[in-house]
Amino acid sequence: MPISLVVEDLSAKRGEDLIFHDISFVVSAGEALVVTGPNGSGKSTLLRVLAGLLAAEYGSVRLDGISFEIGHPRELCHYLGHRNAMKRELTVAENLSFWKSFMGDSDGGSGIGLEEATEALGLGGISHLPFGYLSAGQQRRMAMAKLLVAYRPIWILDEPTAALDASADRLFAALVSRHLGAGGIVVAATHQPLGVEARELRMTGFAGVGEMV
Ligand SMILES: Nc1ncnc2c1ncn2[C@@H]1O[C@H](COP(=O)(O)OP(=O)(O)OP(=O)(O)O)[C@@H](O)[C@H]1O
Repeated sequence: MPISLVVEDLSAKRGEDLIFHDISFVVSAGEALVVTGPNGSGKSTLLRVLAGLLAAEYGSVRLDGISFEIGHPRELCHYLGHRNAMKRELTVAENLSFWKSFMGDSDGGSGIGLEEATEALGLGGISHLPFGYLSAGQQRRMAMAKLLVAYRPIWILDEPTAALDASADRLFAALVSRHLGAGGIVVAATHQPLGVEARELRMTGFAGVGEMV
């Protein structure tokens, strides 16, 4: 049975404030969900709850259709936040190598090699450079290579295409499309189109209920 990410009656707080409440949706294998809404409406908060980085106030996040034991759905998730989670003074290869061995592969797939991953992002040949030497767009591309070096069926992406140029946008859309084609799941907060067919969850903010459109 293909996997599904099932969210039921989810509410979350930041500090003392309830940011959203009663959000429910299902994203199944091969599907993408785009989370939209104005600044401060709770997109990042929702993604952090899905990725297990922030506790929900109420409600639940679970995975259906997996045939092995997991503690929390985060074990099957890649999370790409606003920051790239790379050490500036280490080379690109050292950063990616760290993530590859630290994360390992979850059941059901395997990550690709470092060089292959950087080639896939159109940046072959510069993995010997310190990450901090790269331009903002190159850094974002390299952070995306992390999605490829360790296998996770679920990609949780916060503003993935910020700083990307048009050609990187297309590369990224192709990666997402391939991931979905292989039965993966993508949930992305973005102000720009993802470049693939996706359902939309529009966050309204001020403790509003997210609305599927
Ligand atoms: N650590 C925190 N403590 C208190 N409030 C916070 C914290 N982090 C975020 N918030 C508040 O939670 C609300 C939702 O923030 P969030 O980052 O989820 O919004 P967003 O929709 O992702 O915004 P953007 O489009 O600007 O990235 C905002 O009002 C923000 O000020």
